[in-house]
Amino acid sequence: MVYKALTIAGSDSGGGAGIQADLKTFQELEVFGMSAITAVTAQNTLGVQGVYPLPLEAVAQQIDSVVVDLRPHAVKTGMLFSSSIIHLVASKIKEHQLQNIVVDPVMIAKGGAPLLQKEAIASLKSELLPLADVITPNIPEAEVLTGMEIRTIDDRKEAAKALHQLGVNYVVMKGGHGDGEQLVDLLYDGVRFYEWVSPRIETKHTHGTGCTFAAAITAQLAKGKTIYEAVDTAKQFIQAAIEDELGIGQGHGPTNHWAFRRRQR
Ligand SMILES: Nc1ncnc2c1ncn2[C@@H]1O[C@H](COP(=O)(O)OP(=O)(O)O)[C@@H](O)[C@H]1O
Ligand SMILES: Cc1ncc(COP(=O)(O)O)c(N)n1
Repeated sequence: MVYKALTIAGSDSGGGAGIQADLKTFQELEVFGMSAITAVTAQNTLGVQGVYPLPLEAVAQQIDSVVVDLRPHAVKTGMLFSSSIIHLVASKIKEHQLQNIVVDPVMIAKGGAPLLQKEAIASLKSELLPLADVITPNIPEAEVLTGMEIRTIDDRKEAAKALHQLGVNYVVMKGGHGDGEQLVDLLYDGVRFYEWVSPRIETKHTHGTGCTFAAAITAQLAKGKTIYEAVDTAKQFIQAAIEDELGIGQGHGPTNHWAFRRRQR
C-alpha cells in the first residue's frame, strides 16, 4: 500500500518551513507527498523578504489535479494567507470530501512577518476549523483564535476546549512558546487530555518546527495511525530534528528532517 498526503501551504524558498518542510517530512515517514501552493515566499534563515500569493484559480486547479487522480489519505493546510484562499480550500475539502484534515493555523513567521492577513482569522474560524480533524496551534495562535490569554497549563486546556467547540475533533496545542525548561504539548480529544513533556533544547535553529511537527502528524494519519500514535511519532520526529541541528544559514536555521530516520537504524 502506498500512502499519500497532500499539503496546501506556502512555499519557503529556504527549504526549512512550508511546503518544503512538509514534503521532506512526508518522504522521511514513507508517505508520498503532493502539494498545492497557496503563495510563494522569498525566505531564508534571516527572515521573509517577499510574499506572492497565487491566483485563486491556480490554487483550485492544483487541488483538483491532485485529488481527481491521486486521492490523498490525509491533507495538511499551512500558510493560507487570505480569507479568499481559506474559503476556496474549505469548499474544495467539502467538494472532494477530503479526509484526515490537519490544519496548522500559520499566522506569523518566527521573524514576525505576517503569513495570514488579519481579516482572514474570522474565515479560518468559521469556514475551515469546522472541517478540521486536527488543529495544531502554538500558544500565540491559540490566543488569537480563542481571544483568551494563555499563561498556565490550565489556560491551555481551557483554550483547547474552546477550539474543540469550534468543531475540531482533536486539538494539539504545541508548547514551544511556553516558558520554563520543560515543554508541554497537549492533545485534547473532546474528553481527555494527553501530555507530552520534554526538555527544552537550547538552540536558535527552530525555523519550521511547527510545519514539520504538523506534517509528521499528517503522514501518520495518512497511514491509518490513531491521533495519539500520530502525535507521539511527530513528537519524536521533531525532537530528533531539533536536537541533531544542521547549523546552516546565518539566522534561525531549519531543523534536520533526516535525523529521525537515522535514529531508527
Ligand atoms: N526549543 C525546543 N526544544 C524542544 N522542542 C521544541 C522546541 N521548540 C519547539 N519545540 C517543539 O516543536 C513543536 C513546534 O512547537 P512550537 O514552537 O510551539 O510551534 P511553532 O513552530 O508553530 O511556533 C512542538 O512539538 C514543540 O514542543
Ligand atoms: C511558507 C511558510 N509557511 C510557514 C512558516 C512558519 O514557519 P514556522 O514553523 O517556523 O513557524 C513559514 N515561515 N513559511
